[in-house]
Amino acid sequence: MRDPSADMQQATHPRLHVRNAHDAHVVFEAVRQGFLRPITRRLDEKEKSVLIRSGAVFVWEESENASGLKRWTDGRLWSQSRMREPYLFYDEKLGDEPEPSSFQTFRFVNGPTRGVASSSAVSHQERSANIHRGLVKQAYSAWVVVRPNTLPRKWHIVAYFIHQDLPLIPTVDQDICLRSIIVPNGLYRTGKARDSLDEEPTVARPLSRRTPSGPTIGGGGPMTLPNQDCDARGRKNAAPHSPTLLKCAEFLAFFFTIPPSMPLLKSVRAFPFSSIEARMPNGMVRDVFDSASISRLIGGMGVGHTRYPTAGSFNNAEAQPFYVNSPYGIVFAHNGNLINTSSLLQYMDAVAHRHINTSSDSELLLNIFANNLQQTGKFRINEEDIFTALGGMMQQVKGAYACVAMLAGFGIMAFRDPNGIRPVGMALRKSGNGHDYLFASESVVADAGGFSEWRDVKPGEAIIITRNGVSRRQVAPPATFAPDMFEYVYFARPDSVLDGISVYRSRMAMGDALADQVQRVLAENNLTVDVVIPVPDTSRVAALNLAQKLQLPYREGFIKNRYVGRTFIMPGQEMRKKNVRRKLNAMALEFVGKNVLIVDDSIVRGTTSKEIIQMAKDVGAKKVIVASCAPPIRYPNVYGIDMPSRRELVAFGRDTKSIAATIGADLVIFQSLPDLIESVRQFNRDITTLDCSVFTGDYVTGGVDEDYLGHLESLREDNARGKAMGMVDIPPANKALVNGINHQRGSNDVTLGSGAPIINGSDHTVGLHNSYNTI
Ligand SMILES: O=P(O)(O)OC[C@H]1O[C@H](OP(=O)(O)OP(=O)(O)O)[C@H](O)[C@@H]1O
Ligand SMILES: NC(=O)CC[C@H](N)C(=O)O
Repeated sequence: MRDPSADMQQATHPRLHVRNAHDAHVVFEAVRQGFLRPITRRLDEKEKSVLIRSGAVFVWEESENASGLKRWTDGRLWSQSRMREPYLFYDEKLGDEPEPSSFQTFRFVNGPTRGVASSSAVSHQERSANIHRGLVKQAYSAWVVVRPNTLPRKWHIVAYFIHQDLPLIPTVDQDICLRSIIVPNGLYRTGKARDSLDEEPTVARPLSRRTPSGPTIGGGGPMTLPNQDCDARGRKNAAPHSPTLLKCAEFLAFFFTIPPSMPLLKSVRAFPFSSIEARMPNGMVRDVFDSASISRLIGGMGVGHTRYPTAGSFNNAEAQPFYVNSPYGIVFAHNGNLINTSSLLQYMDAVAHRHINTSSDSELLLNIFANNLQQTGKFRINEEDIFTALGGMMQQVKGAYACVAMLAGFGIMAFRDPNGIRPVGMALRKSGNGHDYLFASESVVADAGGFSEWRDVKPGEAIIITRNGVSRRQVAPPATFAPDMFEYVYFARPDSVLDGISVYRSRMAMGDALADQVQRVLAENNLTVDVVIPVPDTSRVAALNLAQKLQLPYREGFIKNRYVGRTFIMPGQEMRKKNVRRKLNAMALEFVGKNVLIVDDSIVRGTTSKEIIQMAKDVGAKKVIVASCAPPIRYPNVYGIDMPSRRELVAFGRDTKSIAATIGADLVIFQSLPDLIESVRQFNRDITTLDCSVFTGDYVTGGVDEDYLGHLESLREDNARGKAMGMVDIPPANKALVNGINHQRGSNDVTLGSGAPIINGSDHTVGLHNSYNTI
């Protein structure tokens, strides 16, 4: 038999004292966020008799549709309304009380009599000649701006109470859920409460003679909830900016100020209202975030990440930020690469008893941190506990990691490995009486978001931002500071300043230094060049300086297709090769009959040089000389740049002559390492070391030996990755890899393998770069 109570509506809140407009807005916001339910159809007689009682609160949307609610009906008889800002009050007619005359006398009081913030209901009580014994109804309405180009909706709140009961009814502050709700400024605009209630046809009948059940009007449906596009201070909501800023960087975390009127959450337990919203599909930032998808990302803090996989697979399950629910709820984004993952996995298994579900080193790193935090055993933690957990983590973990994290209801943080290999910094901007904060992998993000006072996180340092302010701590013992040289050569945006060094200026200096080298080698080889041509985009800055210094014409002989991204970071040699051709077009006029000097920032696998040299020759270049701003790259990068296999490097086991022959150049000229280092260091002498391991084979963290490199190659060279991506046939024997973890790891510490199968419904095509990559 069908349970008749199954379809019964419930009060939006069973017991709540709404004191003022703010309280009403908090309840509206809880409804909007889906934590409380609105009333969507007219109350039937049973609902009226059960639900209308002291403390009950109802939210409903006014609608002209037949299925919606036009006005509020509770079947009771009410006095005329009294306005006690911002609510209208109605006393229930008990049948034995005269209607108060319009010459009513009021009791004047010196101030609120309750030990809580002033309340319209208390004021109503104090201004009435007699304390009303029966039920009192209060009503308020507000317009809700749903989204641009849509009509505002009118939301109503109706609350019932009995004066005697009022002091016992919890307020919004006393409600464990509602007290953490943040109401975006300007989202709710006061409407006239009178409209829909006063028009209600009140039938004069005594309480004891209620009408029998009538037909229910309308079936109703879930209330359409508006989007929030303002943050707590009335600016645009924080989260929608993040995709724009993410286009500039690897990761970011932001923390926007929240009005002091909101209670500070001292506990970091994840209340229902500090729930974490996520959007993490595969693809370009501009494609995966449309306005609809980001409008539900609300709140004052968040973490974003654009993944460039350097460990594990391209599985959707490895998309960042990662989340663990215990302790407290942590969201985590990582740039870099760990090198002792094997022993860390054993530790997770045998000691921490935490399951790592993917082959991502970042998931592992997060769990090490979470486990350390868990060990505090505390119900509430503070900054000290976090510093301790991070300090412990830095002892356990080896490799490169620049990270941002968010603790639900608590704040955001950033930290950097003890060698500071990968970059991360912090910026702020003024906001009312406080500041908004941002952590990002590159300073350009701060510029784009209107933040200033960029400050790099120091190696081994952790910074935590909460509503209490900013706390910093050196959590790891001092180690050699060695930022990755490749950030300056290729990776970072030229308009970023990393560790006090302008990437743009360093690239200019690389061009200057390379000019001297070119002049010398050309003379040695009895060669002259007619024109300098950059390989867009990265090398342009250096090439222009080189041309100016050598007083040679500079021509943009290759035009870049702006819809094809960076080829070097594409996964798979076929994809990279195809896209070089798609990306660059040689203009014959600039090449024909000339000795051209093509300047590139680096030659890694030689994919680009090989293709463009052929293109230059195809359009009639006489001689093609290639100059590289970086020395020959002969060693893998194990710190977060995806060149894990020596065999794939064109300079591995080759001298300059043989490199030239392999890529088809008449001559290749490389920058010397001392010149490259000087090009960067001259802008910040405090940096004594740069990680140049790809040129030298010296790895600043230690722990990288021949065994490690050999194993890394077997896991992550293109062929192995191709298998993981379904691009290469996997021998049946190897298909036994389960759970995203590569069980073939040996006892050596290695970067997590990519031999993982594609799980969790991830794409077999990698949408990381652009739509061309699947063609
Ligand atoms: O020798 P390779 O393995 O080809 O790698 C080096 C090339 O890759 C990069 O270009 P990319 O297309 O990634 O980006 P860019 O537009 O920033 O120069 C880099 O600028 C070199 O041209
Ligand atoms: N740099 C990144 O975007 C992510 C690095 C991390 N090692 C991963 O492969 O997920």
